[in-house]
Amino acid sequence: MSHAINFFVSSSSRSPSTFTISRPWVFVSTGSLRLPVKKSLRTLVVKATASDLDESQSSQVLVTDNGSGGVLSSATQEYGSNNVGSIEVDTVTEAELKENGFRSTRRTKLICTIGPASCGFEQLEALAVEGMNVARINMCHGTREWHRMVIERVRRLNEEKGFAVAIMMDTEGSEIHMGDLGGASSAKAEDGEIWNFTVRAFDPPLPERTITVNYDGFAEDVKVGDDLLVDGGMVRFEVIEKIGPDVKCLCTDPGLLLPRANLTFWRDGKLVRERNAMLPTISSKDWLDIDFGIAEGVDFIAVSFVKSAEVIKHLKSYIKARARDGDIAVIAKIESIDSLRNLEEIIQASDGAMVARGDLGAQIPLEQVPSEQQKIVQLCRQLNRPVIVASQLLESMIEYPIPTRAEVADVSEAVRQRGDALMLSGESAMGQFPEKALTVLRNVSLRIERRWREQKRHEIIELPSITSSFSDSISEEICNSAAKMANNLEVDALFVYTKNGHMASLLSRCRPDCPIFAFTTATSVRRRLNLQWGLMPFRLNYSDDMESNLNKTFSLLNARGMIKSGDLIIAVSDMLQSIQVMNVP
Ligand SMILES: Nc1ncnc2c1ncn2[C@@H]1O[C@H](COP(=O)(O)OP(=O)(O)OP(=O)(O)O)[C@@H](O)[C@H]1O
Ligand SMILES: CC(=O)C(=O)O
Ligand SMILES: [K+]
Ligand SMILES: [Mg+2]
Repeated sequence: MSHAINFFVSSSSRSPSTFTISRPWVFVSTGSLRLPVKKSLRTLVVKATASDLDESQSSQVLVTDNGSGGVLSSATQEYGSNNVGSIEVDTVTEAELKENGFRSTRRTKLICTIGPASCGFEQLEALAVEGMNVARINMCHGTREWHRMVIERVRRLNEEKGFAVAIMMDTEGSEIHMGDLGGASSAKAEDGEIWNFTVRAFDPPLPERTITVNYDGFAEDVKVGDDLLVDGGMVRFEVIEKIGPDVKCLCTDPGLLLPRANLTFWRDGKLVRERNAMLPTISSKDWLDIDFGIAEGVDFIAVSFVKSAEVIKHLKSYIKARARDGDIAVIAKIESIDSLRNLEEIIQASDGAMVARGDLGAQIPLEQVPSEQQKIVQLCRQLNRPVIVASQLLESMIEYPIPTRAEVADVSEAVRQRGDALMLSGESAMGQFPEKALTVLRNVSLRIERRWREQKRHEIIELPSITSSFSDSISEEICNSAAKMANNLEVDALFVYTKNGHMASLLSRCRPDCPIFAFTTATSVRRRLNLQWGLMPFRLNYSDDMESNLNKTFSLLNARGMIKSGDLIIAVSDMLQSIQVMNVP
């Protein structure tokens, strides 16, 4: 049985679109409702229709705002219901669907930073099995050859083993940081020691107690008496003397120095933003890395230390002109005071954002980080941009096989905020327990999501309209309504047929109770949708004919045991503006 609500739109500037829907989803008009939309000439006509499962052939009248009707013509029927073709879904999703039924699949997405502890093919496979949706490579570390090897391995894993792990490249950015410690994995700074921070270049090994600094203006910008903080205070020094390019510093808080650790300096309790505030967000080295990312076909580029929306816009147009299919998503990393100042326009300009709590916590008081996180997560949701919560989620698991209770509480809070994705950094890049850390993220996510279902706690939040064009508004309204219906009717899944992924993200934005099966024709769109909350991306060839698409999908999913007869679903698509409610035949 099926029911549908169709939205037919006409305007003086547009000819009515036509399509056919035939058995078993025959729509017989039961009434119509006129909604004036804004103060324009355009009027949305909503026709509520109910199905009639008799053998009659399709017939439908298109109602327009001036009352003139048009008979729908036949759409091309690319796929018959017998033509099952194939559907691509990753092995993890498939197994999850089969084992747990689809209501209990994980909604929160998981990202792992890949480093020496996780770059082996088997290690990557273990992470993929454990639920890694996106692999992140950080261009701060390692060589391009090393990153290329990781990308190749992930792609091979996807091809050979049926995963759909996306790749995110993270730029180095040109904020001040230390060099690579002459190849050492770490160095210990003790209380009272004098270290030399210098902009001079050395061939390894470095002289004892020497730290190279990437920023040429460093020695000029700092003043005697300044505090120099490594990684936001993990190690602290005081500047005691400046000699040409060398800055002598006294260690006042001892600790472990890690390669390329971030450096900030503070004067009278305030972060110093001198000429370093003028450093370009994307350095010349970053541009080369970006060219590398485009050539390798990464799915996301995360931009470090974004200050304004302009840099995001610039990068997006650069990618558009160069990327093969122009579809690398740009993620703005929110990790500086400047990015907080221009938050809304930065998020608006980008395809997603990351709450990069590591560096953010080195620029603003730590106690302010949680509220900024909440604000960013909320804003991204409102503006319909995926958001990642990153850094120190399970920091202690770099060394220990279980997390602290406080870390579990922090992860829980990020899941509760319904951020799209959680990210591991050092835990998976160089920690001792990458897989165990990922398991913790997965279990905590599943646990909280299950509680929502048990308590039938719908996510009710007022989502402002985000669209400027009329046809986008219709998509948005359809998705909002479909998600609400899905909650109220307790359906098993939402199906969305979307070529560019937009309708899928609009549904994800509503954070419905049931999972969202997103069917898309492009592999690259499918991988990108992997970052978004609640979306289960499938790749499927489909036509403009929704009936045949649904038939095809049902038989393919059914054949693989991913749905069963009687399951209740709601389907929407960006080809036919309708909401259909039906049981799987
Ligand atoms: N490709 C790599 N090669 C070697 N070590 C790596 C690599 N990627 C990450 N690491 C290690 O893992 C740690 C955490 O990784 P992460 O990506 O969070 O970097 P980060 O240096 O803290 O900076 P960012 O602010 O860019 O995230 C790093 O400090 C580094 O020691
Ligand atoms: C992820 C990152 O860049 C940070 O937390 O600083
Ligand atoms: K980075
Ligand atoms: Mg950072």
